[in-house]
Amino acid sequence: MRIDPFTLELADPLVTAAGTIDAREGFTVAYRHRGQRGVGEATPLPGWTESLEACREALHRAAAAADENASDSDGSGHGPALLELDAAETPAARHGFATALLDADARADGVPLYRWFDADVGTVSSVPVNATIGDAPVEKTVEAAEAAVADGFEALKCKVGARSVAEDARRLRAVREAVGEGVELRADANAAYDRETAREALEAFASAGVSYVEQPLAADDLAGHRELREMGVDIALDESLVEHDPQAILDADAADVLILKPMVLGGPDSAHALATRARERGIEPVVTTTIDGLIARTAAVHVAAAIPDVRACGLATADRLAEDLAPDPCPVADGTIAVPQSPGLGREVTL
Ligand SMILES: O=C(O)CCC(=O)c1ccccc1C(=O)O
Ligand SMILES: [Mg+2]
Repeated sequence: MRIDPFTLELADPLVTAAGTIDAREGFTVAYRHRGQRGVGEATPLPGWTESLEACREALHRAAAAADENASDSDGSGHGPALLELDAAETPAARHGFATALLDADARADGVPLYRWFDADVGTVSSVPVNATIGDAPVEKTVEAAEAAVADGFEALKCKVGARSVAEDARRLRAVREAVGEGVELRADANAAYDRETAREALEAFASAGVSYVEQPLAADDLAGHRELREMGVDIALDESLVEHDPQAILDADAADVLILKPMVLGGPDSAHALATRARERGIEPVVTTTIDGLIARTAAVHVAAAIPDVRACGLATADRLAEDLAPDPCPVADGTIAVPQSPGLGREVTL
């Protein structure tokens, strides 16, 4: 297993109620499996995953396990290596290695990764995406929304919760006025509110026609989110998936929508499995990056493409990066992101 560190600066930092993301650090992973060289990316995000240091240690532990077992009967140490990587403890590290394995498997089988997940989806050439609009004063928010709609986005996600509810409501109403009724408007509070403030926010945001609010309350407050579902605006859970295991979230009846971040869930395979289970429960999955490099972003695109008729996903995040690991195989146009059709993650995705 080859593990190489990288740092990617953001050209356009993402300002949220929980802080600003201005750089991403992680590791690329390359691994030979079934005669193919698969690639992966482990890009931990403090607060969401393990630390960079814990990620590094876990990947090197997995690499040692792979080497020790390389002469196993199946000629591969991937099983023992994967067992070293716990999806809850070190999700980014598991994501890195699991992606490399999945890429190699799908390349060996000669299918794009999304069809390796689910051949029944047929050919999916693109998936719808939302524009991600960070916290900013009302004028800048409207400017960003207008630019996104001019670029063809039909769904906008605005960060809220860094300001008062009244101010955020003014931002969202101004966006609605500027873009008209035909655009889906979402808000992401990144756990900024207490229960009372959340009720005020939902009431105020409803007047801007917000379709759902992502994580209004603290990650551990499943009961609070469940109560908020009566307010007429859908509730999406995101940070709660960091605090609770997926089954607890599905059982809590606390969400209309689940935000699935493969980097946070321990891999594209975990994210795809959870999307399927959520759908079975009538909960809509939405796949997003954690502002990752192109390998993880492309893997997330494949996860989204494997979900039939997926709602707009948070995958249009390449533009925020000042630099990337390689040229982007998933261009965004007209509110959709292209899905690579060559085997694995895509012909272009190599290290
Ligand atoms: O969903 C999107 O539009 C982009 C992804 C995004 O907002 C995000 C990116 C990094 C960390 C957290 C989040 C989030 O959804 O809260
Ligand atoms: Mg979110």
